[in-house]
Amino acid sequence: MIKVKSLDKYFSDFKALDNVNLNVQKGSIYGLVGPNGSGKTTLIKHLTGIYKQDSGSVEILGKTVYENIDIKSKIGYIPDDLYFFPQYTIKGMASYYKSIYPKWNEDRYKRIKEVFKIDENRKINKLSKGMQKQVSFWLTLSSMPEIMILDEPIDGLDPLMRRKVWNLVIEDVAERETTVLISSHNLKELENICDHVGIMHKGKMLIERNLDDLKSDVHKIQIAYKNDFPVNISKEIEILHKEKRGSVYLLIVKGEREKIISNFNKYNPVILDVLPLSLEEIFIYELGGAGYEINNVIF
Ligand SMILES: Nc1ncnc2c1ncn2[C@@H]1O[C@H](COP(=O)(O)OP(=O)(O)OP(=O)(O)O)[C@@H](O)[C@H]1O
Repeated sequence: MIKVKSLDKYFSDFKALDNVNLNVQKGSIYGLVGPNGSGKTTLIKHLTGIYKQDSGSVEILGKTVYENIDIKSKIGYIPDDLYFFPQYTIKGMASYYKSIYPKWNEDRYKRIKEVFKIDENRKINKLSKGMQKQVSFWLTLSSMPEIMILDEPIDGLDPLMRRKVWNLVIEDVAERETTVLISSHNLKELENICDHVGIMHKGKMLIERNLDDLKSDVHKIQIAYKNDFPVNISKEIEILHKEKRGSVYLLIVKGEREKIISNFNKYNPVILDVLPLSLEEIFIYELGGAGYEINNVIF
């Protein structure tokens, strides 16, 4: 559905995107994550046809996005910095959307109005930041996009609104197999709704994987031995992080769960717990492996 190959983008002589590949399947909810300045918004601006790449390709539904009005009309884009015409009311903006999105759905517009409960005669620029985000979801979902690209979509929304918005997105994916790409720093919420994640770092795509596979590949282990920690074990398994808390070691280990357990068991531990890692923890440790400064990050 969305396919980016070997994408490079320069701003003067600064390389903002470096050989980026991205693949999003139809009906998938894809979380694009990465530290500040890693290139997420720049990549998104290529997916929405705002930027033209210096090299590589950016395709949606098998077609180049840049200067392709037909493809752009299938994309619902909520940018980080929202823009509405000055002086427009919600109703006026809805009429404009209706004129440019051929699949505009009036019933849906009325139904979502009941979710957000904002007077459609109000001027959008006079609404609060969070309310403007709600309006943006309202209009985007009513235009029945095949692809939704959301850059920091829940920024500024209160916790209840965030739930409502996620429910609307999940419902849309379930009903219409919409393809969704979301960039967000809220990894806890992304973890609940995404099936795939791409982690960016310094303009590169560090990892792109199914979230369940990613989670089954990194583990948090609490372990204690009667005697010293068996140092040789690091030759057998990949330890990303190790720290001592009292007599117990906390380790972050990469690899197959069963293989890791059997390796640790060879040295007869008195405690061995294998715990799941959150997306936030995976993010931090994977970036740590890529040279990102993760010292002083305590869990
Ligand atoms: N128009 C531009 N001109 C020059 N440099 C730019 C421009 N847009 C982005 N950059 C640079 O490209 C890099 C990536 O920026 P981008 O906004 O894509 O990051 P991001 O991952 O979205 O960050 P954040 O999480 O902080 O929003 C940054 O170093 C930024 O300064």
